[in-house]
Amino acid sequence: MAGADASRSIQVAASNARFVKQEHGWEKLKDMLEGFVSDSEHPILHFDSFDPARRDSPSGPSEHRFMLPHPEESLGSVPPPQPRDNSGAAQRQPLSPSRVPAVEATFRLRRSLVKARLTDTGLSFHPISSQPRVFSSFLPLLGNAVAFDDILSAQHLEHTPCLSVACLPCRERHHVVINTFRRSHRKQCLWHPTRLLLSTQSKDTARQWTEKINSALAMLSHRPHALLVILNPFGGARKARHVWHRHVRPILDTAGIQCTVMETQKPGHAKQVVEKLTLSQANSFDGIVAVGGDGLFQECMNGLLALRSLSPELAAAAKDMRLGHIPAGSTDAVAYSINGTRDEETAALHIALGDRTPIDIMRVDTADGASRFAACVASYGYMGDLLRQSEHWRWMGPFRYTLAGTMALLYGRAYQARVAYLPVEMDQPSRRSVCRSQCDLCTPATSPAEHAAHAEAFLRPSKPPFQTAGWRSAEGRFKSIMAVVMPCRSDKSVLGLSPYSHLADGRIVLVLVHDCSILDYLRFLASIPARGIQADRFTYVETIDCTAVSIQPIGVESAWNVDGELLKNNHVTAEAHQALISVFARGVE
Ligand SMILES: Nc1ncnc2c1ncn2[C@@H]1O[C@H](COP(=O)(O)OP(=O)(O)OP(=O)(O)O)[C@@H](O)[C@H]1O
Repeated sequence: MAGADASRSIQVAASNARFVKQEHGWEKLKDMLEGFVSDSEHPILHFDSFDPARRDSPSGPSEHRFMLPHPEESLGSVPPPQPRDNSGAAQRQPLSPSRVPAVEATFRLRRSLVKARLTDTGLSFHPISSQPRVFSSFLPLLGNAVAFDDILSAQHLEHTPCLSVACLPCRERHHVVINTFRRSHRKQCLWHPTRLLLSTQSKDTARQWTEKINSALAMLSHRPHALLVILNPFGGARKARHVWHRHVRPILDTAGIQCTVMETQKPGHAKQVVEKLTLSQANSFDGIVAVGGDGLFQECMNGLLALRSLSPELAAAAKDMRLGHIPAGSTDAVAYSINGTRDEETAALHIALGDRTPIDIMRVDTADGASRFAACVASYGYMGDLLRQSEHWRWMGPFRYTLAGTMALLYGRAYQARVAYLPVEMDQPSRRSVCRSQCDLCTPATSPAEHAAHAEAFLRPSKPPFQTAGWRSAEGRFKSIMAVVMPCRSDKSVLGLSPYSHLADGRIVLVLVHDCSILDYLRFLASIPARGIQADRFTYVETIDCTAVSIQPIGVESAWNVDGELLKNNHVTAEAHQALISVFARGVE
């Protein structure tokens, strides 16, 4: 807007204010101006005094004026930032106060002038002047503090204000841009990247704060610096490239993470790449990120565990590597179960912030000597038939699962099998607890020696049944047998296939669906989307908590569907390995 227009607008506003004051008094004028400040899209005016106590002062209301306080002026004490209450905090080292001395400065943050304080744990903001209403509206989803743990990076930005009425009196040309995230108020666990703009007139202040924040972030040892990103362009609806370039890469770039990206050329390619990493590569990558579906994640995970079995040096290097899952497949149960949402930006933020959550892995051995690792579920019967059929219809995309599932249901086959399992005793509340961030059941209290022994146990084949005491067995005809390791949440079942499975409690939930009519089986399937598998609702469904299982088919065989991959042999022994790998996640908040 031209300068003459702007000055006219200000004159009009001033004469209106005089009119309101004369007609309705100071209280009305105060309300009007507060409303203006909070409603304006680009508010820049700070009304110096709304303090009624000053009304009777000698200088009186006539002294009231629009002004901007100097950024450096001192305005009382500010509470320190609240420490974040999240999983993974155990790995985070609080920064020493001596390394990041507390500093304070005044900034304009959106609609308010705030006093910001930088301490050893993060930033806190405190409204100055009498604008609590305005202040409370500007950070509704962040609170009045941002911990370093929640900040991706900071940048110093210099700009020349435009000549709009809103910007005319603005003298703040320097900004500290804080790249962080906010939680969605509509959907649980959904995060959005966001920026806080702290504006000041002083170049030195902006530069000093940016440097201090970035040097504090550099001290966070859990943050990844280099990642190997493996992208399956043919997974799900073939949107992995778009997801990566549009939603994920910008977040990782903002956090300053170096990404080495490769696209898979064929099935099994991701596993090959990961298990062939050299020692120096394994040492240089902080993690491997799968951009695709669960199948791609399983490949990366199997490759990582294969790498850990090659040599003690590689095992040591690969043990510290975390896996990330950017959902871009058909089901994305891993990303959904570890993050509580299938959103790709949320998954990227967890990676960029260096979150860590251990997860259980199940080793599955077959009678032909082959083995593989599963993070979600191994199923025999209905789900095996479904996958076997859907593999022929891959060209259909995700719809192939619906069609193959309907066909398998209508055929209504049941399979004879001998089932053995090693049960774990659990009290009723634990059996029915939902796994959340910082879950009590998922923190194994083991000594370092026990942990080291446990960490290598996955290299040995799963224990054959009855080798140790406590095994039990059953024989019968089953529509479906499932060994579930994690809740397996998905769009089709928001609570998860197995809502009471945990991420790292070392437990397999064995689900036995005995032979039943097609209608009963349909009832069982229909109940899964709303509630997951609930054994007490059906007489023909049984759930058993165990640490190992062995399934021996008798007669006509179905197929094993292990995390979306078919096995060649159906005589299976499987064992859970507690907290075997870590993923970039915090669990469900
Ligand atoms: N370039 C490729 N061409 C064909 N198949 C591939 C390629 N890269 C990987 N694959 C295979 O595609 C399979 C499925 O991929 P992915 O898991 O990414 O998607 P999806 O199966 O659609 O999703 P979900 O597993 O979540 O249901 C993987 O098991 C992998 O072996």
